[in-house]
Amino acid sequence: MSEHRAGPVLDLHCAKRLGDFDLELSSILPGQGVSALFGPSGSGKTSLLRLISGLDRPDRGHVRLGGEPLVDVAGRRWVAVHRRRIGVVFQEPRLFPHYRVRGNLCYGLRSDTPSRFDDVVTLLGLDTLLERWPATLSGGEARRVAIGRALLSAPRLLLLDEPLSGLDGSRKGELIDYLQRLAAELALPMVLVSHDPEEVIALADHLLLLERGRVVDEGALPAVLGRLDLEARLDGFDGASLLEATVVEEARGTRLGRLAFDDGQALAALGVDAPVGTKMRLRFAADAVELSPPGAPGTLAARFVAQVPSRRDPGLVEIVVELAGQRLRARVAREAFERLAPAPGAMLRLIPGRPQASRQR
Ligand SMILES: Nc1ncnc2c1ncn2[C@@H]1O[C@H](COP(=O)(O)OP(=O)(O)OP(=O)(O)O)[C@@H](O)[C@H]1O
Repeated sequence: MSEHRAGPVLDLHCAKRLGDFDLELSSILPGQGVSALFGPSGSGKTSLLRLISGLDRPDRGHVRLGGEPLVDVAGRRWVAVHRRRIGVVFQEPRLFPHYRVRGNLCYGLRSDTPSRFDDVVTLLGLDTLLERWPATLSGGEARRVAIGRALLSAPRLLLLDEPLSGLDGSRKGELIDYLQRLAAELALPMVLVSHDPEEVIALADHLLLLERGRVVDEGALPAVLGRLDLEARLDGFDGASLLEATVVEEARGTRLGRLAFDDGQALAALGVDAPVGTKMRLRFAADAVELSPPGAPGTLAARFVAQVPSRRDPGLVEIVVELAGQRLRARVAREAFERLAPAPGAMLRLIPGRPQASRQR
């Protein structure tokens, strides 16, 4: 998503008590891209989504969208759900069974905004589904219709509550592709509730990490993933790192192309489906990156930052290195690491494995 098409910023400064559970936070979510609310079951993700959408009121504080209060307890401001212009896609699609897909989509159409019906239908691949009844749709198709209906209400913000839950591998991959296209092509900030690391890595730009109703960390996804002290909380992410690089050699048939970092170092990556000059996001699995002896060819030079023992295996250490100003994590053999015994700031050589590339937004 281009920066000049930023939407409204979401300012959350609120508290709510639900039975024995306390939710309290003060965070700003960017006005563009996908912000993920991530945390274990019962951490407060859905409760926060309900405060944003207006399905619930906070006990204290405010929620502002683009500077405008949606609720402000002290200032006695309250904007009703239907006036917030926030699209919500729930876990279950909640389509109207007695309307065809076309009717379900038109239900959300606002009369005072130019119709974007055709654009939304194309973007979500709904052309061939328009005359179908909801009961005949697959889980992934029904989700796409629900997303389309939400988009056609011309929202200023789109909330997605676990949009991929319950879908199997290929359906999940397909919906991830559609959601990536939406995020890239619409100037619409999205908030994604998830406890699935795969979903977060594929879709999010920004991460709000929740635990027991509090924010543990927040920031750009690559920066949060690079924090070794959050290892236990980010366990499911498996130490993955996201780095940005530019295509310097297109893939020819194989989807295996070459990308370069800002410092000129280059490497081969899978999934390169973009022309030379395109910025892509590279996903490195922590287990795929290895330490190499000094001077080995075909390796990357990176500056050692920090290490912690691995919780998985006493024979491994988790390290963070800096590469072209970005942070990369690796899970390497303790023995190899101790042989090098790098001090912070020392240069290391890495065998990077073969990272997976995806389009940068
Ligand atoms: N209306 C309510 N009354 C009492 N407790 C509630 C209410 N709503 C939510 N809670 C409690 O608040 C906590 C947070 O719930 P919430 O649904 O926000 O978590 P979550 O992170 O979305 O979890 P999950 O991933 O399982 O959906 C839970 O302990 C839940 O039982």
